[in-house]
Amino acid sequence: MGILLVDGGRTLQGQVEVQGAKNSVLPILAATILACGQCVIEHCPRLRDVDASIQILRHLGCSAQWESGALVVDTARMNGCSIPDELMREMRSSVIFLGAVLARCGQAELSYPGGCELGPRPIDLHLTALRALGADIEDRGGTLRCRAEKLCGAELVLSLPSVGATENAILAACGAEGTTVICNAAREPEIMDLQEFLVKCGARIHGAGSSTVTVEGGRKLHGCVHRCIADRIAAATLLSAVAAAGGEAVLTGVDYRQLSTVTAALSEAGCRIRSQKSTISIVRRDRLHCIRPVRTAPYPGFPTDAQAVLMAALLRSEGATVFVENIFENRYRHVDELARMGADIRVEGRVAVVCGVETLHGAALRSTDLRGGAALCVAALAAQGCSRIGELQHIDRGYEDIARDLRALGASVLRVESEEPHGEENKPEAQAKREIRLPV
Ligand SMILES: CC(=O)N[C@H]1[C@@H](OP(=O)(O)OP(=O)(O)OC[C@H]2O[C@@H](n3ccc(=O)[nH]c3=O)[C@H](O)[C@@H]2O)O[C@H](CO)[C@@H](O)[C@@H]1O
Ligand SMILES: C=C(OP(=O)(O)O)C(=O)O
Repeated sequence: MGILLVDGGRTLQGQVEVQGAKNSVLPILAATILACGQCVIEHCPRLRDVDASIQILRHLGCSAQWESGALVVDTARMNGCSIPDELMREMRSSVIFLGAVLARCGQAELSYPGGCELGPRPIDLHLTALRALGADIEDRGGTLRCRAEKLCGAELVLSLPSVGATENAILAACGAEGTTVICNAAREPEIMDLQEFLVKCGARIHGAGSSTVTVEGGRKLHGCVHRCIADRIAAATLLSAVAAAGGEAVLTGVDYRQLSTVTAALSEAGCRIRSQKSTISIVRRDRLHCIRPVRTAPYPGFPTDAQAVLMAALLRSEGATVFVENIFENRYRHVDELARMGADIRVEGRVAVVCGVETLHGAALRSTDLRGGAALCVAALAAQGCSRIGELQHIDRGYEDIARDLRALGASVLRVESEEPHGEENKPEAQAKREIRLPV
């Protein structure tokens, strides 16, 4: 596994087209199972989690390959309904295959999903929804055995608007006889994208984007060509990078309305943001200042996935900003790493207080999770000197090529594959060897 070398302290300038959305394409790849045919997924980001989805699809007997930049999936010859533990553990979204496999095969066998460690991430709401549609689910020592001779539409009331449970319920409901109404559904744009994909495949669904989603199930679906929406969290990361380092940038191919809470926070901190339908431009000249408390919430609230990168952008701001993480219990694991660069952040439970400092310095850092890793990149751009960021497997789950995108903005970021034996990569001579290759 490689490391990222970031030479901080220079302002940014440039333009980037935002990658396709991880959280959109992953449920869509699970949904291809319902299409029983060929689906062409355009603007599909090349990520570790997408690779994991491809492996799952292939394990189930489907084909999936890259053709001219698109991912072409054919699920006509699917011949399996169980997913091994090692594939399930690769990512959180492996659990979304449950609803799709159950709807297509009437049975499914899999274990609990992996994904970022952000505190407990139960799947009780997923299972409750599937049971309400008629699935019989048994947990045998961590293996879920699911059967449903027939799924029947029902009214499902989610006790909280879980993104994954909403997606699983939609997929299972497509295979159920009759109408399913999902109340208190998550309203994330990625659920609208899933609906759009399924409707192109012939499904009857409406309401995604609101808290009531209605699925008229039992229809035979077919393949389609679909272009995934842009990744609003990757966009938030790039905006935060410019906010941290200063300079100006234009992001293209992104729907600014999906980023309104993030851009509002950056504007409040002193960035100048201009948005058109599919572009967002940002200018940051002067030192940022503290902002009102940032409270994460389900969409359309401030996204928990953008909490770490916004925090990184504010490390050198004037004054103190309070963050309240309301979605996950343990989503401040990046804080200790940021402290290595000189950041002043105090955490108590779900609250973190960022007291802006005058300067940050480069340091040897480890990604703790996907967005925590991205936050280290953002902070490193605002730090004096070189930072080394390791444990990139986390960042690779959700960013196509963060070094490429930051370089497009003029940042000095280089990915090198580790040549030194494990444990020796941080020694001064290994560091010097790598620093020589830093672009200037
Ligand atoms: C692949 C994907 O799309 N991941 C996103 C999805 O994750 P994910 O779908 O896992 O997130 P959920 O919306 O389900 O989780 C929100 C909250 O509900 C709780 N919960 C969830 C399900 C359940 O059965 N029981 C339960 O208690 C979770 O522990 C968490 O506290 O939404 C999160 C919240 O916006 C994002 O951070 C993730 O990037
Ligand atoms: C937490 C995230 O992803 P996942 O739900 O796939 O772990 C994320 O995208 O920030």
